[in-house]
Amino acid sequence: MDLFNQKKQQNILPFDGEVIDHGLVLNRQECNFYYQKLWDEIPWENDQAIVFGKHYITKRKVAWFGDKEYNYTYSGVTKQAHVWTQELLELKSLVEKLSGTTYNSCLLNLYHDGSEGMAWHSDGEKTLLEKGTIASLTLGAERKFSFKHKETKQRVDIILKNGSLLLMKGETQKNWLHRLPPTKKVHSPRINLTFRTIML
Ligand SMILES: O=C(O)CCC(=O)C(=O)O
Ligand SMILES: [Fe+2]
Repeated sequence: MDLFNQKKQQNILPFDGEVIDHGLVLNRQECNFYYQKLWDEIPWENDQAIVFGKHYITKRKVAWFGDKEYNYTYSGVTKQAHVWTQELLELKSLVEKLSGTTYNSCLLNLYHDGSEGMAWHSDGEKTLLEKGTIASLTLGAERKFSFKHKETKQRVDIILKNGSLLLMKGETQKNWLHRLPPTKKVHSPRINLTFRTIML
């Protein structure tokens, strides 16, 4: 491994977790191709959540994909996964190659503009593989992404660019929250894919 690659793969968290910014892993043409395919072909649905007994429907759209049509309970609501499309399989194998890990599911999120985001959370659901890597691929609008330590409240921000890959590894979900803050500066959509390993 050369110095350039070593620098590119540094941990952006100071302690208690490991977040690796791989930077751009798709060129502009590939970004456009996958963005359009996913926009057109994914069966996007508004997300639902039950938080403190209240039922929420988000403007953000989501879709679950996986190795089979399993049911998955997330934020108090059971969702059914769809089986991988050709394009998702291509992206999955790219991400697996770069991260040296395999994944059996993917949550896709579509944020229409900067008014839509995702609140502070960690992806530590019981059905997720403990300490399993979550690989996050961004297509479309560039957005800020933030981490906050659960105890010290220390913050780390990063910009997620069109075609970039971010890996959240090890103790990250246990010790850090993350969010996609809303912003008035972004007026175009972003599609995010988080590849995960869930225990079936
Ligand atoms: O949209 C993003 O970049 C992050 C999404 C996320 O945190 C999640 O799906 O759990
Ligand atoms: Fe998350």
